[in-house]
Amino acid sequence: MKVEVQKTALDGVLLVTPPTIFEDFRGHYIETYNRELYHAAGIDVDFVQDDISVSQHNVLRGIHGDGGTWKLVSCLHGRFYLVVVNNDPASPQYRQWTSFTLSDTNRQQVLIPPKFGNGHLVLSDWAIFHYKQNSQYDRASQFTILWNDPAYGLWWPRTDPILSRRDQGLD
Ligand SMILES: Cc1cn([C@H]2C[C@H](O)[C@@H](COP(=O)(O)OP(=O)(O)O[C@H]3O[C@@H](C)C(=O)[C@@H](O)[C@H]3O)O2)c(=O)[nH]c1=O
Repeated sequence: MKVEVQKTALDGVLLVTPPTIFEDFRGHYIETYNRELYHAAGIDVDFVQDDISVSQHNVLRGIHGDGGTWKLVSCLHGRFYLVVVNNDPASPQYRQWTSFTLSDTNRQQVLIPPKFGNGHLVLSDWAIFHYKQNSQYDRASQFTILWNDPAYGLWWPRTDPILSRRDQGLD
């Protein structure tokens, strides 16, 4: 068993295939994290918190991040479009972004380093967004990038997403 790791357009952002993706007449079995195998694949992050958000179709959450948090993102149910943005002014890839479609069919994961923002738009009726992170939640340390901020030029498959006040730039 092995964790497959692929580089992406953004340095440091990795597309990850978990070690076990099993299917039979009962359904599926997926090993979504295994400390030893992920460390062997170079993902030696000390994760301390797991979170899920459950969102309905057309909800767009994000784009959020901070200076110290690694995240390992999975889709537990449904399908969403995930955008990852380099938000490090010192990086040659500052403000570059890439996107992924994560689903309960492809079971892919994305590793997101500190100083990157992430946001996702739900494509299915509803979806469960799951992530592991290596820091405790601290709202005050987070940045927010608006989904339609022209400075980033992000592309989304919908033009009328459901947004929180924060993600509309109101909070
Ligand atoms: C993120 C987070 C929120 N909360 C609380 C705060 C608030 O009362 C409630 C809802 O939080 P928000 O509205 O900020 O949730 P949301 O807008 O979904 O924010 C999240 O966006 C995605 C894209 C991320 O990657 C996360 O890091 C996080 O920033 O949950 C925690 O207790 N712990 C946490 O780690």
